[in-house]
Amino acid sequence: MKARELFMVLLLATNITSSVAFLDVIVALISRILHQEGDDLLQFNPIRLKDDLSKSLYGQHIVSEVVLKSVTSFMTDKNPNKPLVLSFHGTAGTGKNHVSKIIAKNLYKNGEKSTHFHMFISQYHFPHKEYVNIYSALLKQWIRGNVSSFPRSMFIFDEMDKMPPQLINTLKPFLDYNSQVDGVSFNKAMFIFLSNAGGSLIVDTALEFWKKGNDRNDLWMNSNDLENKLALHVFNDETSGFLYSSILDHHLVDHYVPFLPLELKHVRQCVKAEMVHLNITVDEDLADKVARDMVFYPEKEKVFAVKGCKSVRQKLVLYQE
Ligand SMILES: Nc1ncnc2c1ncn2[C@@H]1O[C@H](COP(=O)(O)OP(=O)(O)OP(=O)(O)O)[C@@H](O)[C@H]1O
Repeated sequence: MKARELFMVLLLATNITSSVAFLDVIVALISRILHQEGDDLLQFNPIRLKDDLSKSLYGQHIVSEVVLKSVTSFMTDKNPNKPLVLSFHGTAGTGKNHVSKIIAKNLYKNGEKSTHFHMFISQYHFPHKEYVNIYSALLKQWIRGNVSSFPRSMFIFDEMDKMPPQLINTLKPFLDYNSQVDGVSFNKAMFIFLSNAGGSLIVDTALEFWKKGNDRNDLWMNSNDLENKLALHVFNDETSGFLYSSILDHHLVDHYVPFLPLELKHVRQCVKAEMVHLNITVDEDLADKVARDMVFYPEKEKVFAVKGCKSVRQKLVLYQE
């Protein structure tokens, strides 16, 4: 059984009891079951991560650079002084989940299927606002239990902007410098937040760059103060759970990573990757046709794919004989 299924069992248990002590026992039991499956941590190899990023991530030179440097420095440090905390931002289908899985593949033998890879999707795992206290208690126990059994655990929070601020604040003690919660150190754990928050700011910056005729590859974290603006934008967004959380005030996020909107040539690369995946002979003309069939914006310039590389496989199968 996978970690996320066991977490769902735990959520169900909250319907039966609201006793945190009892839930603690269940978490401890579940952690034991999970960790019986063994340690599948790989010997970290930065060359392999670099290779994976350059071969299977398209149009995201900023992401490649930041992820490679930050993950390498973190994984090769025997005594990190804080957990690695990355916040991925960008519009749909630009590769946020994809990159999390590439990192997992480089950390664990079983990649995203490893029992040490924990993925939470806000609206799926924490759907009811009225249960936020219980979710908070569970999440705390879950993170503490798993990191105490396996320090190099990885936690991904998808739709982070839709997470209630109280739940985001639950994470705070785990993200800090030399944090210890009930005697457990979190310095070797990795936390990655995924969200569409700040997506419009990234698109506006990329579009402005494009309109000036600049090369996309010259756009960096510090171009137009992109990373700082992104952090401010994300935490001032009225619709985002980040707004009322105290993670920003405490500077606990190591990097705000902008995922640029994808252009036609990147979508074409995604179609070709899907052809390989589906065991279809790679056909440049067909890849071009499928990519052009996606919707692009803005209305006039049609530079960026609305859904990025999402649904590319579904489009491709429509063209098959
Ligand atoms: N930059 C990219 N390079 C290569 N493949 C990509 C890229 N972006 C997306 N893809 C492909 O598209 C699929 C969907 O992308 P992914 O789930 O990573 O998007 P996302 O940014 O997490 O979107 P959302 O915000 O909607 O969750 C991936 O599984 C991957 O196959």
